[in-house]
Amino acid sequence: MVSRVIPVEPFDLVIFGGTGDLARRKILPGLFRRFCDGQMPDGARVIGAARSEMDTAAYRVTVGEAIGEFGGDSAVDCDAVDAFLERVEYQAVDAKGEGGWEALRGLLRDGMVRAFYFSVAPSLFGDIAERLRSFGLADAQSRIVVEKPFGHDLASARSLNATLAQHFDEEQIYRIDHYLGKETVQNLMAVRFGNMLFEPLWNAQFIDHIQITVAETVGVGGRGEYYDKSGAMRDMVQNHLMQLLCLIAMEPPSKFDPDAVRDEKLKVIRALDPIDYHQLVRGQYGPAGDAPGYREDVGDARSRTESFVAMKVHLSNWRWAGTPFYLRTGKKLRARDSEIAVVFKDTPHSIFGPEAGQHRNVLAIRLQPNEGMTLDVTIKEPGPGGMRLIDVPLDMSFADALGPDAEAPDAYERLIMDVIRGNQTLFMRGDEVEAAWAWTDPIIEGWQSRGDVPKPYDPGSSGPEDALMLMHRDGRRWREIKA
Ligand SMILES: NC(=O)C1=CN([C@@H]2O[C@H](COP(=O)(O)OP(=O)(O)OC[C@H]3O[C@@H](n4cnc5c(N)ncnc54)[C@H](OP(=O)(O)O)[C@@H]3O)[C@@H](O)[C@H]2O)C=CC1
Ligand SMILES: O=C1O[C@H](COP(=O)(O)O)[C@@H](O)[C@H](O)[C@H]1O
Repeated sequence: MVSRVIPVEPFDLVIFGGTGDLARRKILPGLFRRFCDGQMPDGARVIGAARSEMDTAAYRVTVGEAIGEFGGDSAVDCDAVDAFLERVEYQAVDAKGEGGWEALRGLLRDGMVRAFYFSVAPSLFGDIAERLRSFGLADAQSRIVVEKPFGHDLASARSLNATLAQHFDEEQIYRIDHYLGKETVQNLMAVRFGNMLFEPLWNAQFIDHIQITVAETVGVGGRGEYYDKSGAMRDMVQNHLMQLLCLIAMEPPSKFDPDAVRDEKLKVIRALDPIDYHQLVRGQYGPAGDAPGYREDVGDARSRTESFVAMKVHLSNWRWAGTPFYLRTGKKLRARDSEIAVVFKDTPHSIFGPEAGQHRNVLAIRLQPNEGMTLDVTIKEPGPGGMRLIDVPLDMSFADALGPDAEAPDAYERLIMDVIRGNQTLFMRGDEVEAAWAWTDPIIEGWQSRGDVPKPYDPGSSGPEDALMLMHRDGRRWREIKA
C-alpha cells in the first residue's frame, strides 16, 4: 500500500449509531484500514454507541464481521483485526433519554481529542447535541461530525444549524459531504492551484462549457423510504454536485485553510443564477423485464420523486459569465461513471483548413471508477498522409501513476482523520449548506407547484431523452456514460 501516513494524536471517537449500516459499511472498516496503515496511534480508541444493549465483547464480534465483509483487501492482508478490536469499546446509549450517558462520560478520557460521530437518523442530531452539552461532553476538546442529510430544505437546515450552535461553536462542527474526501476531488484543487498551466485558461474566455456527471448503476435499494422523500435533487445535487461545482468554479483561495476555501465556495453558490424551468430535466427509472422500476422500489405506484436530474446552470460573475455548467446525476444508469469535463473553446482560427475538422481540448477529471485525469490534445496524425489532425489523450490514471499496489484511502477514512487533526477544510460550513438549500428550494417548490411528473427512462440508459436535448439545443453533447 503506497500512502504517506501523517500520524494523528491519540483520540476517543464515539460513533453514535455504531451498530448501523453506515458504521458497518464505511466508518468501522475505514478506521480499521487507518489502523493497518499505522495512522491510529497507541491510545486511539473507538467507542460504538447505539440503542441496542450489548457488551463490548459482543460489539467487537459485530465489528470484526463488518471488517470481514466490507474491509476490502486490507481485511485479508492485515492480520491486525484482533489488535484493532482491542481499541474498540461499546456503550449502550439512548439518544432520546438519559440511559447510558453517565457511563459514556465515564469511559472518555480528559486531555485528548474527543470526536462524536452522529451516524444516526437526522431526527436525533439535536437530541444528541443537547445531551452532550448537559452531560458535560461539549467542552473545547470535543468536536462533532454530522452526517447527511443536513436538513430537508432551507428552513430545516437553518433550524439544525441553530440547534447545534446552542451547544457547539462552528469550529467544533464537521458537516460531512463524503465527495469532498474523494481523492480526485482534492486533486482537482491540486491541479487547478498547483499548476501554472490551467489557471490562466480557467474562465469564460477559454472554456466553452463544463459538464459534471455523477452516474450510478444502483437503484434506491433498501433506502426507498428516505429516498422517496428526497429525490436526486436533495440527495445528490444540493450537496455533492454543488460541492463539485464550487471546487471547479471558485476563485483561488489565498491559502489552503478552512475558511479561505469555504469563503470562495460560498461565493460560487451565491453567484448561481436562479434556474430556468426549461433548463431542467427530471427523470424516474421504469421497470425492465423482471426488474422493478423506481415506483416498485419505493412501494408507491404514484410516486413523482425523481431518480435523475439534468440541468444547465449559469454563474453570474466575471470569470464565468457566458460559460454554462451542465450537471446530471441519476440512478440505474448505464454505468457507474462520475467525471467533470472541462471543454475548452475552439481555436479562434484553423490554419489547417476545414478538412482538418473541429478539435477541442477537454480536461476530464474522473472521480470514479479508475480515478484520474485525461487531457485531450490535438496533434498531427502520424504518417505521411498530410496535415491531418487527431485528438489524443494525455492520460494520467492515479493507479498507474502511484503503482499497482496504490490504495487511496476511502473518503470516509480521510475525512475522519481530518476531524481528529482538527482540519475543517473538507467539511461544509453552516452558511454554505444554507446557501445551497436557498438555491435548490425554489427548484423543488416549482416542481411541486406545477405538479411536475418526472420523465421515465430505461434502466441501463443515459437517462431521459429530454436530458440529451438539453445539450443538443445548445449544439453540444453530453460525454458518453461508460464503464
Ligand atoms: N447508510 C448509508 O449508506 C448512508 C447513511 N447516511 C446517513 O448516516 C446516518 C445513519 O444511517 P444508517 O447507518 O444507514 O442508519 P441505520 O438505520 O442503519 O442505523 C441507525 C443507528 O442509529 C441507532 N439509533 C437509533 N435510535 C437510537 C436512539 N434512540 N439512541 C441511540 N441510537 C439510536 C441505531 O441503533 P440500534 O441499531 O442499536 O437501534 C443504529 O445504530 C443517517 O443520517 C443517514 O442519512 C449518509 C450517507 C449514506
Ligand atoms: O450520498 C449519497 O451518495 C451515494 C453515492 O456515493 P458514491 O460515493 O458511491 O458515489 C448515493 O448512492 C446515495 O444515494 C447518496 O445518499
